Amino acid sequence: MSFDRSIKIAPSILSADFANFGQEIRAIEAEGADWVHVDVMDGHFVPNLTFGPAAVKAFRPHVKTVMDVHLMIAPVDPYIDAYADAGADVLTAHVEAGPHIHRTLQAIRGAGMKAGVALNPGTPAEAVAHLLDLTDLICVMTVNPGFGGQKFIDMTAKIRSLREMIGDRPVHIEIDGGVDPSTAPLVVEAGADVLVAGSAVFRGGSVDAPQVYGENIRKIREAASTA
Ligand SMILES: O=C(CO)[C@@H](O)[C@H](O)COP(=O)(O)O
Repeated sequence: MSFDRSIKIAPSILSADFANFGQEIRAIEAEGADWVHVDVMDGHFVPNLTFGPAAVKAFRPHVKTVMDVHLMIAPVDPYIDAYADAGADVLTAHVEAGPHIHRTLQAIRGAGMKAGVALNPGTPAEAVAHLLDLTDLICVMTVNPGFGGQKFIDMTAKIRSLREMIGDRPVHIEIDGGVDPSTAPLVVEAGADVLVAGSAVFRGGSVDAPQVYGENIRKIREAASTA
């Protein structure tokens, strides 16, 4: 997985048909998704439950692009090897999820994955200032994590601070929550390059009408390109 700052659309399969993940993943990739975003929730760090490592491993053969796994779990460290074995390309842990985030990021890289660190809306950019050489991606949450379809919280000032802190390091800024054609230009203009979108991609489509996913992805990409 090489680094580049072009805009990447990463549909969150939290908004896909839960009875049909293989086909859904193949449909979004065929319709222009750059990455596939997988939201892992534990019912403890966030008030919702989704996928364990066995489910993520079952997604892997369907993902031809980048499998971007976002852990909304605590603790993280006991599960890193399981998600490496499941085939995650990027594994992101929350800075709020435990006291030893350096160890977590080192262990993620040590297991052969790109290491991401996520920040809840209430966590300032400075919380990751000391982690910039240990991380490949900073995920800025623009909703409180746990559910798709929530209203975008404006984090553009935080994104700008992060972009300045990152300088010329090869670190992605990913935005997660409430991304759609109206919010995408704001976050891209502030410095984001990876846009996670769940409801704005899957809304109105299905595996029988995958062209709707394509139209939705194109609308987000076009809006982002106006930034
Ligand atoms: O991590 C999360 C929610 O916690 C996200 O990935 C959502 O799945 C994004 O959904 P939309 O806000 O785009 O509907």
